[in-house]
Amino acid sequence: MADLPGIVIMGVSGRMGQMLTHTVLESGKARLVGCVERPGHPWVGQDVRAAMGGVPVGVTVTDEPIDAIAQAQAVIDFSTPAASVGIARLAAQARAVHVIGTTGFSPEDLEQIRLAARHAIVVRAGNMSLGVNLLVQLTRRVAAALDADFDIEVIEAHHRHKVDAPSGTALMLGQAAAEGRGVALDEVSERGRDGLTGARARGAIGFSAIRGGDIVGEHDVVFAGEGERIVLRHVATDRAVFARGALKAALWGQDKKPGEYDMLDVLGL
Ligand SMILES: NC(=O)C1=CN([C@@H]2O[C@H](COP(=O)(O)OP(=O)(O)OC[C@H]3O[C@@H](n4cnc5c(N)ncnc54)[C@H](OP(=O)(O)O)[C@@H]3O)[C@@H](O)[C@H]2O)C=CC1
Ligand SMILES: O=C(O)C1=N[C@H](C(=O)O)C[C@H](O)C1
Repeated sequence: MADLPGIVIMGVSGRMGQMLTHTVLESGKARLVGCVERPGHPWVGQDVRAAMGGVPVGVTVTDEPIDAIAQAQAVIDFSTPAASVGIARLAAQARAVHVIGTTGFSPEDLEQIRLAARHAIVVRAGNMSLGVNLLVQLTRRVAAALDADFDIEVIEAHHRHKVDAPSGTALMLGQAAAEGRGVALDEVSERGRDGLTGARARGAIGFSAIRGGDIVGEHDVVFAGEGERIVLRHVATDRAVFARGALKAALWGQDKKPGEYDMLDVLGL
């Protein structure tokens, strides 16, 4: 047990943090060595599993990530953009693999993560599930096979608590479509249509978001032509798919060289 990689979970009380805690504890492939929450969070100082209403496991939630990460081989981080950027620096100093599932980063945040990845192994993906990463590859292929007579729209649906849009997954799918078509996404992206928008621009890649209830995550990539339409769809019904992918990434990263990787690297897709 002592030679299994030690994992720290950031944002442990969150929807993904709790799912990751169960996944790591039950995996038999890694040790849970630390759990981090924001300063002032009511879980700080409590045993993580007791805070979730279960049997204590001897891991106390802390608001001091430096101490936790110093004992770890990997940090799994589904928190907020500001927290993840800060942790990227600490993980790099500790030479711990940083698995980043957080979404909603600004270009400046992404540059900070890129700098940290010069010294550390970072695996970052807006979606860690096998299914979505396969869908990314399918989207790239379909976009490459069709010309701009087919309008590309990415539609995503998530629970009412989600704070960023388009989702990280939608952006991955839009990026794959743009690459398949040989264009730059930021030059063709159409978001937030409202009012008298004018007709759709030929070659645009559109994004739409729905928020409601407890939807875990649903993504459609629509290729709409004259008289026919192709729809590629992924539906997540259980956050365990993201947690399993994140743990896989943390283990995969153990023997890699510093750099920024994604789930396509981890899954070999
Ligand atoms: N890549 C993927 O496969 C997936 C990515 N995600 C992404 O993961 C992120 C988290 O999602 P979700 O779990 O639903 O969100 P939650 O809001 O439920 O969880 C985020 C957690 O991070 C905590 N947090 C905030 N600041 C800090 C800090 N400085 N240090 C430690 N913890 C902190 C929050 O605490 P508090 O609430 O008290 O502020 C909260 O507990 C989102 O960006 C989401 O889009 C989600 C699912 C899959
Ligand atoms: O916030 C979520 O819940 C999810 N976020 C990720 C995203 O932004 O795509 C992945 C998944 O869809 C769930």
